[in-house]
Amino acid sequence: MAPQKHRKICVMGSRAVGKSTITMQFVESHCPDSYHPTIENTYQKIIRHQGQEYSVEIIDTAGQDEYSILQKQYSIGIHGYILVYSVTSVSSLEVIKVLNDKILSSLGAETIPRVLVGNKSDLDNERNISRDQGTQLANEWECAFVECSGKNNENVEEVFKQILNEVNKGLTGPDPPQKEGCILM
Ligand SMILES: Nc1nc2c(ncn2[C@@H]2O[C@H](COP(=O)(O)OP(=O)(O)OP(=O)(O)O)[C@@H](O)[C@H]2O)c(=O)[nH]1
Repeated sequence: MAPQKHRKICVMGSRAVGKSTITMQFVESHCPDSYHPTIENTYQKIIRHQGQEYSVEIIDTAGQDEYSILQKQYSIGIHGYILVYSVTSVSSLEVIKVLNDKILSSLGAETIPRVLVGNKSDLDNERNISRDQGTQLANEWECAFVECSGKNNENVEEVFKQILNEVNKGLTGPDPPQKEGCILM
């Protein structure tokens, strides 16, 4: 069997869009009992995807706004980003656009593995961002797009499958060996 691959994924977006809910649904198959703003939580899950075993490390970050500074630990050693907005909140999508720019500029890259996620798809009556708007933005960014409901556990697994696919697309050839030790900056 092919050796296990490690993937470090960062979940980002503005406050209360459902980052923790999506992450906990995926890792622990339940959602938080009540809303507690996150400072930072790291989760680990072993999954099989397309015949390969992955050890997925997921960093659930604190809610960001347009003015938040992108912390170094969210730009170094991250394989891919799950960028979450709420389909009910136009401002949460605006934050994602700013965040996307910050990530790309901090990495000095034109592209990086990302999945754009429109969460709270169950709140159809409160929807302010159409599926088409999300699809269009993801096409522009050349990244994957998923709408999901963390609360109802709809399409949550798809978010994580898509980020693994996006990371794999960006990695040609075998993964570099994983070394212990420090990184010189
Ligand atoms: N209706 C609905 N509510 C959701 C969904 N996902 C999360 N929520 C609710 O939205 C609120 C915020 O959810 P969290 O998962 O804590 O959001 P977060 O983005 O991690 O929040 P911060 O830690 O403040 O950044 C909670 O009350 C959740 O129950 C969803 O898919 N549908």
